[in-house]
Amino acid sequence: MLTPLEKAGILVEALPYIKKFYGKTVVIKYGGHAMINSDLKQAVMTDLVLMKFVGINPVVVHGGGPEITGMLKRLGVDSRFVGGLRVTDEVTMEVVEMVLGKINKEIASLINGLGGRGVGLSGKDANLLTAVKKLGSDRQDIGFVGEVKEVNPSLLETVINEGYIPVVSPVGVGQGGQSYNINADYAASAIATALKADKLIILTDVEGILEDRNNKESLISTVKIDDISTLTERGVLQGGMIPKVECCVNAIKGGVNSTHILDGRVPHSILLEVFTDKGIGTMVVP
Ligand SMILES: Nc1ncnc2c1ncn2[C@@H]1O[C@H](COP(=O)(O)OP(=O)(O)O)[C@@H](O)[C@H]1O
Ligand SMILES: CC(=O)N[C@@H](CCC(=O)OP(=O)(O)O)C(=O)O
Repeated sequence: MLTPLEKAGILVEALPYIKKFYGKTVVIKYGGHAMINSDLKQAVMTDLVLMKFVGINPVVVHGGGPEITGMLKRLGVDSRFVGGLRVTDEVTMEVVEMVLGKINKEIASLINGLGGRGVGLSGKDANLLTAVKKLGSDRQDIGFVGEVKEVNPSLLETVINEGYIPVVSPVGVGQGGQSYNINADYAASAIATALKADKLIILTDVEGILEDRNNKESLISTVKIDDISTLTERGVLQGGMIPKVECCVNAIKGGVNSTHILDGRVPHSILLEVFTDKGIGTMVVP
């Protein structure tokens, strides 16, 4: 955790950034692996409340993959993934909705406990995220996994303008009110694009994109979207990092100015990224 003096130092350094980003929207994807420790959760929420206080508009889109897997295990249900997406039958969908709903309200309450005004929503509220069925990587049926069809940002815009910090769970709604389980990275990217956000920040459990996954010092600080295909061809990007980078590229192509993959295990990583010259993770730029 930062000492009060360190925080004050960051605030002084932050002034030009506060001016630069005043009134802008920043979408934060808060991932399951980055939300396990309660001190870290508190630090992330403090950063969001501070951002809102100085006139920048954070929007949280959260995951909860590890918690969903944990609850399914308690119920005796095994989790299966195809290309990083959870195979979602009817019972799994029910559990996904319940677990994400609980996490959603917990995040909103944490924000409220710190003096912010958090409001928890799911993609089903006011058709915020409409979805269609998504097939697996080999075009197989993976159940009620959704692909974002459309984002209807007007509810978000209203609550943002009223001074709230929206917290969105990645459950979409399809035809006939069917719930769909949407990967939170994709939901965050689609929401950032629809809101014409200035930044998309993806918090995860690693320093950023590493040239060599076994060497923390090999962090790639900035990468242009045209250079991503070379990283993929060289096998640098693997597993869960592939959809994250894809989401960054989609958001940039959709008009978001910059996207960042940050280590959610570092206290105040959002503050350090947005409000200082240092920039601690990987920035993906046009
Ligand atoms: N080049 C890379 N640099 C860093 N991490 C990578 C890279 N390629 C693959 N990864 C993996 O991607 C993981 C992050 O994705 P994921 O586990 O899906 O995160 P989250 O749970 O936060 O959504 C890292 O923990 C790491 O194992
Ligand atoms: C379709 C799909 O895989 N959905 C995810 C939704 C939660 C999520 O994305 O959580 P993280 O960001 O913590 O991984 C799941 O069921 O785990």
